[in-house]
This record gives sequence, structure tokens and C-alpha cells, in this order.
Amino acid sequence: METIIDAHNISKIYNKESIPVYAINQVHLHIEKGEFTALVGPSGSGKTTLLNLIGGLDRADEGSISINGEEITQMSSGDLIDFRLKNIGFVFQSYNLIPVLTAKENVEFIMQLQGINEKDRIERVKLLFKQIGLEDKMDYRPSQLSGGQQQRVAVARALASRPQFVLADEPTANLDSASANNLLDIMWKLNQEEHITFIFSTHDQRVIDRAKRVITLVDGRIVSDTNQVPINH
Ligand SMILES: Nc1ncnc2c1ncn2[C@@H]1O[C@H](COP(=O)(O)OP(=O)(O)OP(=O)(O)O)[C@@H](O)[C@H]1O
Repeated sequence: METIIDAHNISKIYNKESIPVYAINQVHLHIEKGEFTALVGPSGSGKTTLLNLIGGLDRADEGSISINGEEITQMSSGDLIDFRLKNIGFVFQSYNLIPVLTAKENVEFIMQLQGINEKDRIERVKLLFKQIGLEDKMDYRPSQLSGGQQQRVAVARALASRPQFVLADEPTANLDSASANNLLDIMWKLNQEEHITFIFSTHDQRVIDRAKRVITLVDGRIVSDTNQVPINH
């Protein structure tokens, strides 16, 4: 087994000056390559905060986080941005595609930032659009795509840089159930065939049922962590 994320005793505290809120309270988290893990819990339990900490989008106030053996808690801001770009893919609830760019350009943009040459970019984009089943819509702008299609483009964008893992914060929250299922099918296939590690937060029981591992947060703490046989069809 290959450890990808090792978070030790991490806390995130808001309102330190008045009444401190432990959004994340002394959490330990160990993620292996190939996981398909759901992070669940009531609203305000800390799911987004935890994803932001392990994704290096936010800083922990206590504890340490290493990704592929590299300690991110000690990195300078510049190094962290660079590390994120190379190692972590993000999918957000609201897709966050750049409206003036086409679907293809949205995916290519990240690779350009990484200095990947044009030939390799074109090849990779082709493959990714095949994997998300949108080869025929590569030149559409986000506004010309459905929510589900935009989220599939967001998954392709997250994978553009061949990240160590993909973090998805409620990726199906704005999708109807057919689109949500379709997105999950694509993520599952990428997980099974390419061993892409996915960690996603969700409120949706149908999405939870499709995970291999379910971690439940309450008040910033992990209260249960179980493996299950996923329902994937
Ligand atoms: N910037 C902030 N300043 C102050 N408190 C914050 C901030 N961000 C989050 N919190 C608090 O931290 C706790 C955890 O929030 P978080 O957004 O991580 O929960 P969540 O489980 O993702 O919720 P939801 O399911 O509603 O998205 C909440 O009590 C929230 O009010």
C-alpha cells in the first residue's frame, strides 16, 4: 500500500480572539493510493475545512500534513501553490470553469501553467475528453454545457496535471440524479482503471453508497470511519 495523505493531529481554529471554534479538532487521517472515499457529516461539521487543509488551500493551526511524504504544513506559500498545481486536483460544487474559455481550453490552461508542450497538451486533452465522454463538446464554452457536463469538464481539468489525488467538495450538489450518477460512473471508472484516488464530500446518500470508505465528521472530529462494498452499476 502506498500512503498518499498522512495528516496527524490537525486542527483549524476560527475566532481565536473571542470564542474559538474548532472547525477541525485534532484529526488524524490516512489515505492510501486508489481510495474512493466519501467524507460525510452534518452541515458545519468541517468537511470543507478538512478538504481545504489536505488540499493545501488553507493552513492548519495545529498538526502536520504530509502528501506523498512531503510535509506541506511547513512549505512557503509559493512552494505550496506550486506543489498543489503538480500534485492535487480539485473539483468544486459550482464547477468554477473559466467562462470565456472553451471546455478544451479550461483543461489545457492548467497544463500550460505547468509548462507542458503543445503536442503533449493536445494528446492529453483528447484522452481526457474521451474519458469524460465529451469529445464532441470540446469547443463549447461552459455556458453552452449542462451542469453535469460542466462538472465532467471540471473532473478532466482536475486530472490534467496527473495529480496524486482529486479532492471534490460536494461535486454532485447542483446536479440532478441522472447527471450525478453519470459523474460518479466516470469517477469510478477512473478510479478502477487508472487508480486515481478520489476523496469527495457529500450529503447525498446515493453518492455515499458508491464510496469504498466512508468517513463521518461531527463537530470537527472523525466519529466513524468504515469500509463498505460500494454500490456501483
Ligand atoms: N472563514 C471562517 N470563519 C469562521 N468560521 C468558519 C469559517 N469557515 C468555516 N467556519 C466554521 O467552521 C465549521 C466547519 O465549517 P465547514 O464549512 O468546514 O463545514 P461543512 O461540513 O463543509 O459544512 P457544509 O456541509 O454546510 O458545507 C463551521 O462551524 C463553520 O461555521
